[in-house]
Amino acid sequence: MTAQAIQLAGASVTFDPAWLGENEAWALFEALYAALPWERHRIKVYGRAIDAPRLSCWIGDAAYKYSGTVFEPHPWPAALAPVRERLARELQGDFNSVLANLYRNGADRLGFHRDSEPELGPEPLIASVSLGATRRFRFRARQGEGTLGLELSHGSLLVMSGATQRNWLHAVPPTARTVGPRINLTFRHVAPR
Ligand SMILES: O=C(O)CCC(=O)C(=O)O
Ligand SMILES: [Fe+2]
Repeated sequence: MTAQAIQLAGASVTFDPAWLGENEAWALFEALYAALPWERHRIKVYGRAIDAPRLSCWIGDAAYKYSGTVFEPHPWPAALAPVRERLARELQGDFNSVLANLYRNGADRLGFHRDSEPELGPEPLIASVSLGATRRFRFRARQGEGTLGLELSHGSLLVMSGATQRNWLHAVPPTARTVGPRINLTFRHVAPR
């Protein structure tokens, strides 16, 4: 499969629904599901600390501030090395960090936000790999009315770059459908402090 451009004003987004093959994607899912030290992060929502409604694991070379909390990253698991290398090659990105999220069921979710921490720079390149259950991903314009939904399928790759974070919010809403677990990996470049 090849990546298609997603038409979104003031954004640069591409989507490849089958970036990883079915079997390769399941092997990665299994390895990460079992091996990552999944944690329930405390995040700030409108200034209030709450338990995130999903499990997460921060992997990388440098400490990272996310939703007002500084996370010490976990080391890279072996299973991620080939993915990191392929992304670096295909996207010319120096990905030194990954935020892994585990959505255990349809109730686990991620509210509208931007990946706009200063450490990511003004126009971050973010490569998002999805494994397991398909979940709907939503974009919402920061100003005006625009919205867009994308089904992030098993093995898909969503790439956000350029002005995307400046002009758009994104979210993974909960669903009432019965869905199995989903792992999402967002590869980023975090500038050292
Ligand atoms: O799970 C997803 O597809 C999105 C993850 C995300 O937006 C994030 O980790 O910042
Ligand atoms: Fe995000």
